[in-house]
Amino acid sequence: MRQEWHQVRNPGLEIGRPTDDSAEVRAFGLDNWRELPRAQTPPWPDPAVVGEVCAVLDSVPPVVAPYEVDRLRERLALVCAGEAFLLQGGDCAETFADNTDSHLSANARTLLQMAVVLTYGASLPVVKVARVAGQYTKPRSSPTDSLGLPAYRGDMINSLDATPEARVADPQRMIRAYANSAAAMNMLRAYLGGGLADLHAVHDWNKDFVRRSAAGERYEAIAREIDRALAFIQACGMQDEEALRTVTLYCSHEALALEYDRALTRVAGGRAYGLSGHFLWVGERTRQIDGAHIDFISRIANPIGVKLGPTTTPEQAIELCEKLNPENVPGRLTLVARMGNHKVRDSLPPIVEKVHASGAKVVWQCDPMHGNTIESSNGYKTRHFDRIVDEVLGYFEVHRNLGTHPGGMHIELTGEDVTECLGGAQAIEDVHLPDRYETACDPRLNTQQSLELAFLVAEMLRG
Ligand SMILES: O=C[C@H](O)[C@H](O)COP(=O)(O)O
Ligand SMILES: C=C(OP(=O)(O)O)C(=O)O
Repeated sequence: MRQEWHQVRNPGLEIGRPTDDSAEVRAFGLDNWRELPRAQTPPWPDPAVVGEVCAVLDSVPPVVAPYEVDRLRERLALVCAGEAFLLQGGDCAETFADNTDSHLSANARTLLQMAVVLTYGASLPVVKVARVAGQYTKPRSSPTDSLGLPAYRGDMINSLDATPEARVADPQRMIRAYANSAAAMNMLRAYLGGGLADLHAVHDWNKDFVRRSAAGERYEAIAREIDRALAFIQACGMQDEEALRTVTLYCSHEALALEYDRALTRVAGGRAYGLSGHFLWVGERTRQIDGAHIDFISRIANPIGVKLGPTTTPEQAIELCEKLNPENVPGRLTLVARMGNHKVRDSLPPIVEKVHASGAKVVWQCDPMHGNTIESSNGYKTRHFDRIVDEVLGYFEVHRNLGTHPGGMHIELTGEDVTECLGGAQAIEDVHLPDRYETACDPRLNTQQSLELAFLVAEMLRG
């Protein structure tokens, strides 16, 4: 069935309907993925239990609303046109245990701080998308871990505890993932609407452990200038705009456990929406053009992303554009380059060139994390800040040379003072990694490193 891209007149009236009409499901092709080759399939022991769990999720209120999804696509259309920047970030893997007020608000504050640095530094609107409220699945390089146990695949699928029992995939975890995601969005909407994101509170976003750092001090300088601008606005008698007091933070996750994302799909206004999150992406390991994941995201109306690693050919990128955005709707498709700093300057240009020449409207985004993972001398999975920065620099160089918009950045980060990535102004070294290495999967930038990166990107955007 052809998706309608019309403007909704009264968005609140577009309530998502469960997909219980089999003719409609067939027309949208929502279950076609089930017959296709699928990488990284969760090793569910009993498909019947998966079916029972999905039957529950089929009729629950979803995590996000269709009109919000449409608004994000419209905001991303501005990024596509070079008029805004996309900032996406959050945990590598959310966990049920860390789905707390303090962790969610710490991550949100860090994203807001980065967004302020970027907005102020580059005078560009920033579209803010968190890896939150659903980032509970992980693709793995190997089906087993270093102990020989089944690999941890994210809290939606199995447990991080290192026992054979805990690593058995349990479909009931999808219900917990849904409950945690809905609670996270509920809390974030409430806090962001209630003052957390108020620009008059920019100083409060700076946590004590960051305030004393070089990046924290630089941030405080911007915050003081924002204070002066706000005082000026008030002195001029201008209205106290809502835009100064609230922020829309969209949520995103990898569409990996397709059973979950399919069960939370609803129909509204002639389109099918994946309402497990605003923005869903397909990862480097599951982006096969004829595979299940690409088929599923081609059927939903959300803004979607695809990760592109260094082996991606320009022809593959074109095929993805044709399949995922046949009507060339701006804001619909984001191509996320994650090449590694040594490869970005060689591998990315032919892709950008060919896609640009084809006329395909895409948002270009840089993920400088996933191509730069190494093992430290003491056995930790880590990333060096210098390589992350270098990949971002390379990404900007490529776009500057080709005259295309370096539209966004996709980061694994946390608002906690962790020691997971090497380098940065704190000069984290191998020996410091055990101090606070808390990620459930890949290493995240801590707040200081995230801010440092934001300053650098702001300079590049300005330049
Ligand atoms: O976050 C991305 C992947 O899930 C992760 O890098 C895979 O890690 P692995 O190589 O340890 O399996
Ligand atoms: C798995 C991820 O990335 P990639 O597919 O690029 O490896 C991720 O972003 O969590």
